Amino acid sequence: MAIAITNLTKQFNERIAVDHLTLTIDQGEFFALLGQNAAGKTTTIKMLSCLLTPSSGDALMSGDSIVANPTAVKQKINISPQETAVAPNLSVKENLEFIARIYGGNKLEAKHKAVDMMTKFGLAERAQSKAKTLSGGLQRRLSIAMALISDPQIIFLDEPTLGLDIRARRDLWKILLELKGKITIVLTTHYLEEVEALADRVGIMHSGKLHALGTIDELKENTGQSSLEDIFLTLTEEV
Ligand SMILES: Nc1ncnc2c1ncn2[C@@H]1O[C@H](COP(=O)(O)OP(=O)(O)OP(=O)(O)O)[C@@H](O)[C@H]1O
Repeated sequence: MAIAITNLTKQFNERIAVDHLTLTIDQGEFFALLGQNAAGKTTTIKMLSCLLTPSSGDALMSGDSIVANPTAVKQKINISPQETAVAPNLSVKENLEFIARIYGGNKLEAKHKAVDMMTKFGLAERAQSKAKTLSGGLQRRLSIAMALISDPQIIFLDEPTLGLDIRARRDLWKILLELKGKITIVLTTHYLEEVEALADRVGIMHSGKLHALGTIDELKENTGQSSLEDIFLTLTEEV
């Protein structure tokens, strides 16, 4: 089991953003977390990646607790956050080498890792370009390459294709499909076709709670709906 979440809760003053979330995600699974705006997806990801402390509850990431042992957790995971994490004035190569060095690589190792990532992510031609001069799609690719350069066991992708055009989105899907099965991936997105194309399993959050969980086929069967969009609308209807 890669992720075991138990009663994870985050309260901001009066507002409960994540409400006793319990969920397990398998090793190598591609898991999509869906939900309307303010459902609690980003807050969940921030707690799981130790950027936010839970109000209560816990999660084990490959066996280590985000509450008791965040230092160990941080070595196993990485995140490509919603707000892009690239340093705009560093080149593509420098951004990658910088992160590789932070994770303990020496200069030569960092160089090799950066070259490897640039090749895998189709960024080699832009190695010397400042990150701010890249298109949105390439910046997002760089952000994901930076998250992967530490060889995490688990990666969180918060709306990785937000604002990308159709081609850039499809290009990114190809990269994500190549990662499938090799690493545990937790993705949040508002694009349901992205979920159909990529995810093994889907969790639908609403008001901080998990309203549904399963494969797309299971959700179709359980709700009697034939499209993921109809499933989503049914499960997030205000009661
Ligand atoms: N730092 C904060 N302080 C106060 N409230 C917060 C904070 N961060 C999030 N919230 C609130 O928690 C709730 C859940 O927010 P969250 O960003 O997790 O939702 P989301 O599902 O990721 O939404 P979106 O799809 O819009 O990104 C929202 O009501 C939000 O306003």
